[in-house]
Amino acid sequence: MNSAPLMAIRGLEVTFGTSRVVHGIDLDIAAGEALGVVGESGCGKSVTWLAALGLLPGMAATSGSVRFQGQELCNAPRATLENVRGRRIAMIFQDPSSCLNPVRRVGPQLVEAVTLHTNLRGDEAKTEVLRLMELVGIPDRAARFNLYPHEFSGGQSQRLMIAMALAGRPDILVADEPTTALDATIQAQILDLLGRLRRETGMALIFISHDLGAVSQVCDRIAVMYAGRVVETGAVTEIFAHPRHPYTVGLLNSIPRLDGGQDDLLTIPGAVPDPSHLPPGCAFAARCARADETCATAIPPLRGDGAAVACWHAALPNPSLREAALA
Ligand SMILES: Nc1ncnc2c1ncn2[C@@H]1O[C@H](COP(=O)(O)OP(=O)(O)OP(=O)(O)O)[C@@H](O)[C@H]1O
Repeated sequence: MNSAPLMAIRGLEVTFGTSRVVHGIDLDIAAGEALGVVGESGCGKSVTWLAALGLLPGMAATSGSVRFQGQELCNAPRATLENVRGRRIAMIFQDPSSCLNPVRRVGPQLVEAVTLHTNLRGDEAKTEVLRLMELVGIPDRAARFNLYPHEFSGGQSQRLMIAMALAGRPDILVADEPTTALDATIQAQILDLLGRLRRETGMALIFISHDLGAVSQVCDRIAVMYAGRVVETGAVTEIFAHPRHPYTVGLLNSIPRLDGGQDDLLTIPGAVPDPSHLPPGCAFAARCARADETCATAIPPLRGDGAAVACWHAALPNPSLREAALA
């Protein structure tokens, strides 16, 4: 990355009581890029981004650094976080009801979001809401302005939530499993929409999903997470063509292919370890056919520039790095 990143996460750790669930995440987000964060359930995808935005409950302890446009967000004062959230960085979730009040008409709720995050008021705010409804593909928007959330289908509700997230014209949209609850056709439409919005608005997109296939449709780059760590990062095309971490290979083997050229979908044996009882070495070792003594005893660091991998057996541009890292 040539210019300074829009967001730089360094050494981010999250602990709930005695259980550390995020173990030192380092990630850069460039302006306008789409980064997919993938991994099985429980590997720390959501917690990482909730921590970065200061949205975890008080019992969570967060440390490290999250710099957004040079401003530190990790453990920042509430006023700083409230100024950034919604306005500069917005987040959407799987369930639209988390952001839409079921007993209020949607138009006024969107106007409220626009008023909260911009200087627009009155008719100007309403015009902006109608623009946002058009942007996210809500047909007949003037009539729908006065409907209640339950009068919209699942896919349309998802579009409304995206419109609400765009109210502050954010620099980063964090989308946490936004299509998981939708059927395949609607899922494809929402993925298309996110890709188009990213291109049209120039915002960066963080797309969190357990579905590597969905992520590959909208993202330029992927960060694969396992047991609270990033285990591989790289361009989508590179990761699909040359996955280096055995876990990434497992995730790729479990994606159904449209051409049907795959006889069996392979599942990864075993399960994600309990974060409070991680093994001393590589957390994936117990599920990995290539694991040896080193893997069982030493945690592989994430190595590489741009494309990076945390595996003692992954091919490295310079093999002496393995020796150096083990020394
Ligand atoms: N409020 C909480 N209190 C205690 N532990 C939590 C809390 N929230 C999350 N965790 C734990 O943190 C770990 C990471 O959870 P996280 O939700 O980030 O996983 P994920 O990869 O996003 O999974 P999913 O795809 O299921 O959302 C899990 O072990 C989870 O049980």
